[in-house]
Amino acid sequence: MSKPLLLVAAAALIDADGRVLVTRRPAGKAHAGKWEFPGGKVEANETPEQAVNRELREELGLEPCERCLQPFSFTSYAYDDFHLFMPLYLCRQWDGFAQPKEGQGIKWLYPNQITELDLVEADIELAQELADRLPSGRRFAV
Ligand SMILES: Nc1nc2c([nH]c(=O)n2[C@@H]2O[C@H](COP(=O)(O)OP(=O)(O)OP(=O)(O)O)[C@@H](O)[C@H]2O)c(=O)[nH]1
Repeated sequence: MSKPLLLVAAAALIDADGRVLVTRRPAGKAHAGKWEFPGGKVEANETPEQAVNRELREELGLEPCERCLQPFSFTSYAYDDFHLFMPLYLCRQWDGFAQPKEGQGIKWLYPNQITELDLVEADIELAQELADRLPSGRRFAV
């Protein structure tokens, strides 16, 4: 029997220092305690970009810039109960400071640190791709 296809959209927010925001799924949700990129399910009346921006507002209190979402990669991943299709965007511009609005943990980490986290399964390869394609660590000696 084929599994339902779930369209989710997520973003790697990158700060001026090259760190990326990751969030930890709160208790009570599927994959609780695992780390992922902010985002969520794409609703019937919206584009993936609108979904990312809505989720960034709802989950983190950020006001992103819709045109600033840059396609980076995607995952097409078979979980036991559904098949996930998830584009991952890069975003370097937004208004506000990230605050966990839904009980989730949040961390700003360099891409090579994200690969060390206990990530949701579908994000393991995406995190490796970020580490391979984005600079990691401080760019300037202190
Ligand atoms: N937001 C987000 N979800 C991801 C990522 N990777 C990944 O496998 N997922 C999965 O995509 C599914 C949908 O995410 P979601 O956050 O909107 O859904 P949810 O389970 O919280 O449901 P709900 O918002 O209806 O309560 C979840 O099963 C989640 O584990 C990711 O990087 N970001």
